[in-house]
Amino acid sequence: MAKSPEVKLAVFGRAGVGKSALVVRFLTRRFIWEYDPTLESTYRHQANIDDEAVTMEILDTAGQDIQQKEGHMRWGDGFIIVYDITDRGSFEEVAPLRNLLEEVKKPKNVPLVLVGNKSDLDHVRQVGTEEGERLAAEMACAFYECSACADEGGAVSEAFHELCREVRRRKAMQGKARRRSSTTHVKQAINKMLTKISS
Ligand SMILES: Nc1nc2c(ncn2[C@@H]2O[C@H](COP(=O)(O)OP(=O)(O)OP(=O)(O)O)[C@@H](O)[C@H]2O)c(=O)[nH]1
Repeated sequence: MAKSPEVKLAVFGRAGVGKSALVVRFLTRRFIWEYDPTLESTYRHQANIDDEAVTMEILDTAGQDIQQKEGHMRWGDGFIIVYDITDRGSFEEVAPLRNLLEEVKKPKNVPLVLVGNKSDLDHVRQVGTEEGERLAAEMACAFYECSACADEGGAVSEAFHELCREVRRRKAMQGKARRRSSTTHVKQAINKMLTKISS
């Protein structure tokens, strides 16, 4: 049986935004209140997205220095940047993270999803939904507001699945571009030969 394609996804965001809670919600459909904040983990997960099997490797990052961050960015195919809707500072950390990502992955256009977590805490919200939408539009990526704790509409899964779709789309596009460029090389070589013969 053919092996399902593998996509490496890394979850970034300020400490305490709920990265681990989101990953665990996605993998187990459960919410667990507390994790070891220093814990950094990778999980493997198989899913069927739009009738195509995919194996995800998900890295839940935690408290890293810049070198570790860059290493994780080089490792990943796709990224979720999370902020906490009750913590404006975490929202302000999104753009610098995205800039670092662009820098590390240059010249590639990076598959990315923006997630505003803890939407169950609307009464203490510091970041408006439209602010998240605007930022996502600027970054040209999908945006989800959700709650790892009360994921009623399934937005958490949808965020992970959409990221996988985006990784697939980019890989397909890169494959096409590679094929196009090798066809161009062959054409150029033939033209060169023909020019030599005729001269
Ligand atoms: N109310 C609410 N609390 C949440 C939600 N998601 C996470 N939390 C809480 O927020 C705190 C931090 O969650 P974590 O999942 O450990 O956050 P993290 O981003 O992985 O944190 P670090 O590992 O320190 O980087 C915990 O107390 C969680 O229970 C949510 O959707 N709603």
